[in-house]
Amino acid sequence: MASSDNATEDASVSSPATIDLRAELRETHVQEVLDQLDRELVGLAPVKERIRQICALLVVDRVRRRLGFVAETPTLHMSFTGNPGTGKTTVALRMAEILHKLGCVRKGHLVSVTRDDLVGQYIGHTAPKTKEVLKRAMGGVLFIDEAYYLYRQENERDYGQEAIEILLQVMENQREDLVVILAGYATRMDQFFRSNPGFRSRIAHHIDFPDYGDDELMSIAETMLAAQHYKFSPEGAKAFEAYIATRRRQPLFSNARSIRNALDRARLRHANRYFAQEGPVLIEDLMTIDAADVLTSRVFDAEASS
Ligand SMILES: Nc1ncnc2c1ncn2[C@@H]1O[C@H](COP(=O)(O)OP(=O)(O)OP(=O)(O)O)[C@@H](O)[C@H]1O
Repeated sequence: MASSDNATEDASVSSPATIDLRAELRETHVQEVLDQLDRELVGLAPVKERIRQICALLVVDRVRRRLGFVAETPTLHMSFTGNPGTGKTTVALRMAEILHKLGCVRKGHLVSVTRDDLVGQYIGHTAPKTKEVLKRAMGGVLFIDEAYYLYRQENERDYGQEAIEILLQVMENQREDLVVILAGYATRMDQFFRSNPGFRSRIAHHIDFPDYGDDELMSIAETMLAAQHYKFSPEGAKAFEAYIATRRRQPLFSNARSIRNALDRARLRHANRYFAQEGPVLIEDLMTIDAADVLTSRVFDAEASS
């Protein structure tokens, strides 16, 4: 009895009774990455909130490990579900940085792959391909886009199965040095996890990326333009709002990616419009995307002819 009292006293003398978690966060510089994520990605409030929650868990884990309360490496593999262009790759890049700053991985780089990078066409080709990718990704994050293509239910002999087995093994045995993020459409990912429970059980965090609303896509467009020192004229902005409403009803719409592509084409038309014009060009005009640069898009032709 007396000796256990002494042990408690000794512990209180040798270790501080409180920990400043905010100071801990500051020390890792993770807050800077979170701020950058906030700046570079418009909207995505639920995703940003989940990332903050994961950071809180990892900071606490880090402290607890230092204090000797946890010994084993936590599982950090994740799944990012959502439609194309909803920011999954961008968030994965920042996540790799965060994991590095928190000491969860050695290097913090991101290796982004699809089935073709992992699975060979012929017998004996898959294992070396998968292992080569894993070697490149070690110390960082392996991002597997449209991960469900690895598994082909209709073909038992599909080489994808070989890649899956190697991945599962590495996700279990080398999780102190590699974090895997599986990404893709939510429904297909669900099916994939149902057919491959080994994957589901190794995933610690699921994050869902919602589609952007029209207003968010407009803000994304303005942010992307501002980053390149362009802006919309008031008519240009109206035209782009119409573009968004039209484009999102058409096939292969991919959220922010479609916006980036549309702006690239608008800049091309803008440049050519001024080239076609005689005489000097106002600097202000060189920075301004007008209705003419947007309304000449083929997206509106399709609408008119349908
Ligand atoms: N919320 C956002 N704010 C600003 N830009 C964004 C946002 N979401 C995505 N983007 C931009 O859109 C493009 C596509 O994003 P990203 O590649 O991260 O999406 P994804 O979900 O991985 O889609 P995909 O699978 O098609 O690559 C990138 O250029 C990214 O910077």
